[in-house]
Amino acid sequence: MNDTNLQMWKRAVKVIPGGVNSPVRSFVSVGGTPYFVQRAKGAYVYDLNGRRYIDYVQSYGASILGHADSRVTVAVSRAAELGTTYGAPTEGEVLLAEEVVERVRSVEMVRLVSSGTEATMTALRLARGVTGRNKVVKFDGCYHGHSDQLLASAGSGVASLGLAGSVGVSANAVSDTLVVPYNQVPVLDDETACVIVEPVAANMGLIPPQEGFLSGLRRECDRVGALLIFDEVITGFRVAKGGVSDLFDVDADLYCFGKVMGGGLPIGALAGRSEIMRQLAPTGPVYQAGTLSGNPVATAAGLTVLRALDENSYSMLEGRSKYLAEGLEKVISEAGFDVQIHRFGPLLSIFFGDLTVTDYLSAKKSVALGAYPYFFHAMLQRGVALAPGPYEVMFPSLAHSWDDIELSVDLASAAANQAFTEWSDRKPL
Ligand SMILES: Cc1ncc(COP(=O)(O)O)c(C=O)c1O
Ligand SMILES: NCC(=O)CCC(=O)O
Repeated sequence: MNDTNLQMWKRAVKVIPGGVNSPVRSFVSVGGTPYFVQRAKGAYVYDLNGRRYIDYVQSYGASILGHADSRVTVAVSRAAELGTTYGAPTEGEVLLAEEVVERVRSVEMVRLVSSGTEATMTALRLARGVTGRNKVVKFDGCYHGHSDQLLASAGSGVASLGLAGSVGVSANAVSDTLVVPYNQVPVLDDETACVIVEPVAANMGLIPPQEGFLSGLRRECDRVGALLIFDEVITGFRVAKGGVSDLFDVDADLYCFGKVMGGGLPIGALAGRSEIMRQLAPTGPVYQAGTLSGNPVATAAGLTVLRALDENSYSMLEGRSKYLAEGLEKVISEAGFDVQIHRFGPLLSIFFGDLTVTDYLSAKKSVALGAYPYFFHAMLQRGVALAPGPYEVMFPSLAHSWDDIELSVDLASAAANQAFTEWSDRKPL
């Protein structure tokens, strides 16, 4: 068989650990081997065999306009022509920071970095520097990138691979990290530097905050003088123009962004009030740096995306995502599964089983039913790409037309029937 995906996979595993440059891309938790992307446009990716998939991975949320949007590719080419990196400040960095300040109501200053991981890592250092305290509180199943101190009970690939954390992280690195259940407001003490939270959790499937959770965190942080950090690497500029603060009327002290605001190029950002942000070097004593920080090609892409997003974009995404969520829930349950589709705006995820999922413990119980890998493969066979892990969310983009969404639901109907039979028989994957 002339399977170029498989041939590439065989070459990949020889020279790249596990054949992938980020573990979530591997098929370890669903079985089988990955397709290799040759190109992508709009709602679709095309693999090396020339097969087209309706793509709900969308670079794990980095693309909101869809793949290779022409406005973005033009901006990227123009920026690249002028030089790809300088090591000196640029207008693009100022413009992008101004866009973020303008959108997020309690943000006055922005420091650009190159990934979400760098943003959260720096946020913790800054919170410790500002408060003079060490303890960090994170929530079970939330993922904040792969810095040592946050690799405890993390979601995403750490969860899919069934790991508690990571080998290679010293006990000291996580000794100040306290892990508590999502959707419960912890009682803090005056040694707490900060609480970091995904305000809408999207790395243990999609779990929205329950009524009072975010405002409760705000109150508890204020009570003990700790900083509240919203990790909006997934939700930022995706769920609403100004992120979750627009929707819950709760402000954080620091925000972490990434994905959408880089338009598909490497970016991250740390943002907050000036009194806190000024504590970063060179104005303050908290050091942070980066050769490629504020990269001109990434800022050009990010600016183009943010400027392309208006109220209409969010209502379009909402309408299509609602239809998709309701359609998926209907056809998957008609196939025989107990299933709940969780949705928050344009983010959605599939929880099999009838358990109410509100935190990592309940999410794990749903995943343990083992249905997701069957549904994933049945969808992939039909040309619909979901993430190859049960803890990841789906990312419908602005490029997903009504036809794409309707076709996805139709294909999901047949896929769910196949998956139900195979899952009931526990067919080896
Ligand atoms: C909520 C959240 N925070 C942080 C990160 C880390 O971002 P990056 O992969 O860009 O380092 C991710 C995703 O990777 C994420 O989903
Ligand atoms: N929801 C998981 C991610 O966004 C992470 C992507 C990656 O680690 O490649």
